[in-house]
Amino acid sequence: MTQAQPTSHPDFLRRAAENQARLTADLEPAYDFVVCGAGSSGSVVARRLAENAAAQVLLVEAGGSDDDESVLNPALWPTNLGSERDWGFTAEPNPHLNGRALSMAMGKGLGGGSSINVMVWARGHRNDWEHFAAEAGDPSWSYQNVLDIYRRIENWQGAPDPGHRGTGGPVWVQPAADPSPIAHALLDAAGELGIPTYDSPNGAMMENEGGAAISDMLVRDGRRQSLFRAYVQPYLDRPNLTVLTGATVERIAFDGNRVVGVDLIHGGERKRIGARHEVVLSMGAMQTPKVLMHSGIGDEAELRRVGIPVRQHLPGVGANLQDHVSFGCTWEYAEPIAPRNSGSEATLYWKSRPELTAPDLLFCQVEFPVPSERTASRGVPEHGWTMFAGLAQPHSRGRLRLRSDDPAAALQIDANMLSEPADMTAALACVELCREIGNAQAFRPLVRGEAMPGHLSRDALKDYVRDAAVTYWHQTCTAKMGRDSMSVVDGALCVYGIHGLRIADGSIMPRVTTGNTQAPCAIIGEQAAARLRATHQL
Ligand SMILES: Cc1cc2nc3c(=O)[nH]c(=O)nc-3n(C[C@H](O)[C@H](O)[C@H](O)COP(=O)(O)OP(=O)(O)OC[C@H]3O[C@@H](n4cnc5c(N)ncnc54)[C@H](O)[C@@H]3O)c2cc1C
Repeated sequence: MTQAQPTSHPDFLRRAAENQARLTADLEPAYDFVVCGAGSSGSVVARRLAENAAAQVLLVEAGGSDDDESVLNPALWPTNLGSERDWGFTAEPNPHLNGRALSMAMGKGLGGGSSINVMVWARGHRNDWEHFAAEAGDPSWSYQNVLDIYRRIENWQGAPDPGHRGTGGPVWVQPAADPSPIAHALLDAAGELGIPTYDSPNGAMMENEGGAAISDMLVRDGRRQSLFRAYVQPYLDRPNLTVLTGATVERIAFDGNRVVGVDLIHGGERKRIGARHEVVLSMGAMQTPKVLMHSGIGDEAELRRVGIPVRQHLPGVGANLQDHVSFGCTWEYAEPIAPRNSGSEATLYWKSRPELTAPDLLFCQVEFPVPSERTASRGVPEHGWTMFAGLAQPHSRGRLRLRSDDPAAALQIDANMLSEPADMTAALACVELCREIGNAQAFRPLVRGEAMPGHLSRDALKDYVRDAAVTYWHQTCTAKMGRDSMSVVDGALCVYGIHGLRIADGSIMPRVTTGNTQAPCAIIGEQAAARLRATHQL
């Protein structure tokens, strides 16, 4: 038997490019499955469907190629913010953030968020998955089942932990290689405060009250391994998987309440592409509800307001918007320390109140200063590090609305962060804990001192929190899975009241997971694919 050729081999790359050029030059009028969005979840769905050679799969992506140094070099991720690889969403001015309108970047192009993100791999807490299972009324979303999926999909490179980790899957996961001394200092500081430390954040640490660890990363040999690269790239030479870039889905096409395809814009032309079995929406938590609403699926009053005929009244479409809100606290280095890897190599999860049994706070260390546009005026050191100190389980909920029936019009995004008083209470505890950690003995040899916020009165600290708040870029939950009237999909990710339509991306989360969101989005993709394969006997 001959060994399969590595997918980075020039012969494979040439064959894959020629295959895709042929398939996209000659698009079929219809495919068995049309997957919309080649991001974290859509990449997984398309690959799993295409594993069956009899299934004809089209993966549609609005953005372009991921073959660029800004994607592949882990240190360059910030250069993608505001670029053509970012949708460049902006939220409405928020009175709870001193009137600030937050920038809410999301990835555009092959890999979606997984091609521009910070590459941290974080599975979510046991309680998150138990909550998903309870909301869906479906035990296949339970922690034990999800843990089995994680073990199956990972190719784990760290200390063996067979109860939690697997080594035979497509997703290369490794602890940050040779982390900065500032990352080790975070673990030592956690120890000083009595917060437990772990070999990895993705095992026992997320079954209990939290802890600190060096981050797990999707980086291999110093290069980003996006979920597109992990799942789809090895299949680009297959005749049954077509990956169409530069194609923006505008609406879903129907015959009654059965989905028969999608309407998209490609090469400046409007086209309809048919779906013989199903359409899967994986366009992320902003664009999936947007396309649903333009297709007449959403809250009927909202749709009527902008003149869209109602096909299915689902008031949950665009509601329940969640995100982790973060407040940067910054220290000045004693001597400059160059960032390593993605510049974020250590993570800490803890509780805002001792009686909690699971973490509600999420801290990612960033090895360079990251002020908000407002706190930038407070004196940012030239060389320093910032703790992205955030709320892992916020109570505030936002909402997306259409401005008009024109698919080209921008969404109205009411992110509504800190609108619930409980979130301000947790935010104050979060910043206070962050200052205790950053001012701990372990950091003293490495830092000159705290740059911001410093010691402030309670009212001044509230004001700091409102000025410092930024997105963690974990926008989710806008088409939630569940069984109540605000749910959009059931446990099999089928859209209520519509035939032949599923959603597989961060929008289906009933609540945002405790941690960074790309790994849970991979699970959502795996769950969707498993249901599709069972339904269509693939
Ligand atoms: C700057 C940044 C840093 C982050 N850091 C981390 C991190 O370190 N770790 C982590 O776990 N998570 C991180 N995240 C979050 C994570 O990347 C996202 O939660 C995750 O990628 C969401 O997956 P998704 O499948 O829901 O959507 P996405 O990955 O956003 O994919 C959606 C895809 O659909 C495409 N699309 C959208 N609309 C259309 C349309 N109309 N037609 C066709 N295609 C369309 C998009 O271009 C995109 O490629 C970060 C995100 C950002 C932006």
